[in-house]
Amino acid sequence: MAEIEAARVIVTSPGRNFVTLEVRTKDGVTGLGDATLNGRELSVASYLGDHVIPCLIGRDAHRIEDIWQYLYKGAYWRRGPVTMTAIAAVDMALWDIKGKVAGLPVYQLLGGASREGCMVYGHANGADIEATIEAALDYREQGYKAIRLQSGVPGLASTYGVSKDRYFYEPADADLPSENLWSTEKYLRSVPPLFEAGREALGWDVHLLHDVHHRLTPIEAGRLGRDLEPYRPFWLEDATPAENQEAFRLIRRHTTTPLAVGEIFNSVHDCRQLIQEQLIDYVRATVVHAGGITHLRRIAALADLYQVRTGCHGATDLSPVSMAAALHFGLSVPNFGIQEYMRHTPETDAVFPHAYRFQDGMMHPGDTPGLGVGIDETLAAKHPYKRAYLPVNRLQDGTLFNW
Ligand SMILES: O=C(O)C(=O)C[C@H](O)[C@H](O)CO
Ligand SMILES: [Mg+2]
Repeated sequence: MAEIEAARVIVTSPGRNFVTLEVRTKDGVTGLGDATLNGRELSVASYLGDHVIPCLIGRDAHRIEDIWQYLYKGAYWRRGPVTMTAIAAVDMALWDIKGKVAGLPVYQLLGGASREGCMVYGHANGADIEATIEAALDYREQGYKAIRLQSGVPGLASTYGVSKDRYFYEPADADLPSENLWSTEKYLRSVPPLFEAGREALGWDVHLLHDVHHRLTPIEAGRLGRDLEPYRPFWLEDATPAENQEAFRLIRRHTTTPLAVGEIFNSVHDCRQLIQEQLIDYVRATVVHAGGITHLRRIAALADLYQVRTGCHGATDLSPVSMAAALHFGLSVPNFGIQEYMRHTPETDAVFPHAYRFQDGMMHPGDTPGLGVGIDETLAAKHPYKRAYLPVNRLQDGTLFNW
C-alpha cells in the first residue's frame, strides 16, 4: 500500500500556461501529472482541486486501474475534455509514483521497450514556401527524419501553424481570441506546390507531414489527399472535423494518402468507428487529453487489431510531463507510428527538468525511475498564470469557421 496523503495543483506560465498535479504518498514519494487544457486551464485546475483531490486522499496509489475506474465511472458524468484531462493527470502521477517505488522507468512497467527510440516529427513553417523549405532544411540538418510542412497561404494575412518565431510556435497567442481569415480555395491551391518544393529540396529520405486543422469538407480533403499523392506524404492530419466519424469514408474513397486524426479526442469512443472501419492510419489521441497512459493503452490496443498506428499530439501546450509520458508509452506500445515534437522554450524546460532526450530524429524517455520529470517550484512561482486563448477562424465573409 502506498497511501495517498496529499495532492495539489500547481499552475505556472513559463512562456505559456501549464497545470500540473502533484500526488504525494505517506512515504513521501511524489508523482507528477500534466493537466493542461489549452485556453481552458483553470477549469481542469478546479475540477481537480474541488472535486478529485478530496476523493484521492487515503487511497492506495498503486491501484491505478481501480482509481481510474473510480474517477471515470464514479463521477457519473463520463468523457469530455475537462474530465478526461483531470483523470489523465491523476493517472500519469500514479504511474510516476509506481515507477519511483519500483525503481524503474515507466516504460519498463508497460512491458519494456519495443524499439530503440521514438521517431518524432518537427514543425517547419514559414510565411511562404521558400521560408518553410529553409526551415525544413534546418530541421533535416538537426537530424529529424520527419518534418511537418506548414506555409502561409498567398492572399491570407495569417495562417494557423505559421509562427513568428522559428522554433517555438505558440498557438494560444492572445488575452482574448485573435481572429484569422480563411479561404479554402486559396489554401487548396497552396499546398501541392509546397510539397513539390519540399520533395525537390529535401529528397525522398525524409517523411513529410501536413496538418489541415479540420478545415476541409470530406470531398475537399479527398481532393487534397489525391493532389498530394505524387509527393507521398507520411500523413494528412485532421483533414475534416471528426465528430462524424463516417465522414472519413468519403475521404478514403478518393485518396491513398495516409490519414491521421485525434488530437482533440478524449476517449476510445471518439475513434472506435474510425479504427474498426480502418478509415484512418494514425490515431493522434494523447496521454493528457485522453485519460492518461491507462486509457491511451486501451485505444492503442484496439488500433493494433486494425493496423492503425499511434501518432500522439505533442504541441507546446502538452507539458514536459506529458511529453515524458508519451515517450514511455510510445517506446513500449507495439503499434507506435510517430510522435509529434514541438520543442518547449528554455523557460519551460527550466521549470520542468527532464530525463528525455532527442538524438538523430528519435527521442527516448530516459531511465530515471518513474516518468523522469521534475518541477522547480521556486522557478514555477515566478511565472504566474496569464489568460491566453487559441485564435478563432472566420471565412472572408465573416462566417465563423473550423479551427
Ligand atoms: O500540434 C498540432 O498538430 C496542433 O494542431 C496544435 C494545436 O493547435 C494545439 O496544440 C491546440 O492546443
Ligand atoms: Mg494538429
